[in-house]
Amino acid sequence: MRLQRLVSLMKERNFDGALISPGTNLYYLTGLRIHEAGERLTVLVVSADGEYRLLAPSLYENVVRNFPVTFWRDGENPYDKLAWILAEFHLSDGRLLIEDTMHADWLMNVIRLGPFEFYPLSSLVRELRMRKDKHEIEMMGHAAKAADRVFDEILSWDLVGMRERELALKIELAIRELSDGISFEPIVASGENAANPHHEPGNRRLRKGDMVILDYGAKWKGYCSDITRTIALGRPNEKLVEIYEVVKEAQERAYKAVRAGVLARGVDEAARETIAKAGYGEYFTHRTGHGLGLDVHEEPYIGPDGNVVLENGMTFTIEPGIYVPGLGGVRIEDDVVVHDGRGKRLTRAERELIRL
Ligand SMILES: CSCC[C@H](N)C(=O)N1CCC[C@H]1C(=O)O
Repeated sequence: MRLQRLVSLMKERNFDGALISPGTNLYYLTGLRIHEAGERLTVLVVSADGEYRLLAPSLYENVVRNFPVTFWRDGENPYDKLAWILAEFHLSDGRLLIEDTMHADWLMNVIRLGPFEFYPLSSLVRELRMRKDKHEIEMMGHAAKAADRVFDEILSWDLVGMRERELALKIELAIRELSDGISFEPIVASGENAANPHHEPGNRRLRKGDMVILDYGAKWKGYCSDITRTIALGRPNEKLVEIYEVVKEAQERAYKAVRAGVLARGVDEAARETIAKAGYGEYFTHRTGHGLGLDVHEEPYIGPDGNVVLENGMTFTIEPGIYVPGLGGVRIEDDVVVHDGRGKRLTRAERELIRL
C-alpha cells in the first residue's frame, strides 16, 4: 500500500508525521477522491508509527467509507479535533510534513497546535510519484489516446472564421466526450498570439495564413495527457514554416535523447542545441518539458536544471517551441514514458505540418 511506503520513507528520513489536505497526493496515497471542501478543514493525519486518520467535514459522511475517519460538524472547531488526533498519535512536536498546497489559513491554525518544524510533503512523495507503475502508465496511455482522437476530430472542423475561444470550448467538449475531463483549459493561439506560450484564447478569429497552436489534455482515472500540435491554415509565412521544421527536429532529437540513466537536462539540451544551431535560441523561452501524471506539471522537469536521473516508468512531456513576437510561434508536444531504457511516445498524433 502506498501509504505504507510513505510511512517507511518518513521513518527513514526522521519525520514524525504528515498532514495531507485534499489533492492529488491524497488520491495517490489513499485512493480517496475528495473534492476540495473550500474553507472546511479536511486533512489526513499520518504518524511515522504507521497510524493514520482522516479528519473531514460531516458533509462527507456518505462518501468516506472503509477508512479511519473522524467527522466534524459545522459549528464545531475542527482544530480541537485535530489536536485530539495529534495527541492520540503522540504528535505533540517534531518534524511534520505538510501538503504543499494546504490553505494558508489552515496551516496558520496548525502552527498554533505545537512547536513543530514543517517540511513540504512533495519532498518525499515526489520520489514515489515520479516512478509510475504498470497500471498508472496504462491510464496515461488511455488519456493520451483520447488526446490523439481529439486532434483527428479538430482536423475535420471548419476552422477558418472560428474565434479562438469558440475553438477552445469545442476542444474541451470533445475531450469530455472521450475521457473523464480536461487536464487544463485548452490553449488556442493563432497568428501573432502564438508567440505567447500560455496564450489565453480570446476573440481573435482564425484566418487563412495563420499558424495555430493547439495545446490541451485529457484525464483518465485522474491521470493526465498533454499534447500540442501546431497547424497551418492556408499558406502561412515561410519563416514560420521553416520554424516548424526546426521545432519538429528539436522535438525528435530530444525524444531520441531519452534513455534510462541520463539526466533530465540531457533531454533538454538536445532540443535546446538544435534550436540554437538553427539561430532561434533566444526564442525558445521555456523548459523542454515537465513530468506528467496525476498533475499536469510534476517531477521530473525537463529543463536546463533538470538533475533527476531518468528511470523506466517516468513519464513526461517533450515540447520545445519557438516564439517570435509580432510573427507567431510553433510548439510540438508529445507525452513520453521511459520504457525498456528508451523513450516511448504515448501521444502519436501526426507531427508533419498539416495545412488545412
Ligand atoms: C498547464 S497549462 C500549460 C500546458 C502546456 N502544455 C505546458 O506545459 N507548457 C506550454 C509552454 C511550456 C509548458 C510549460 O512548462 O508550462
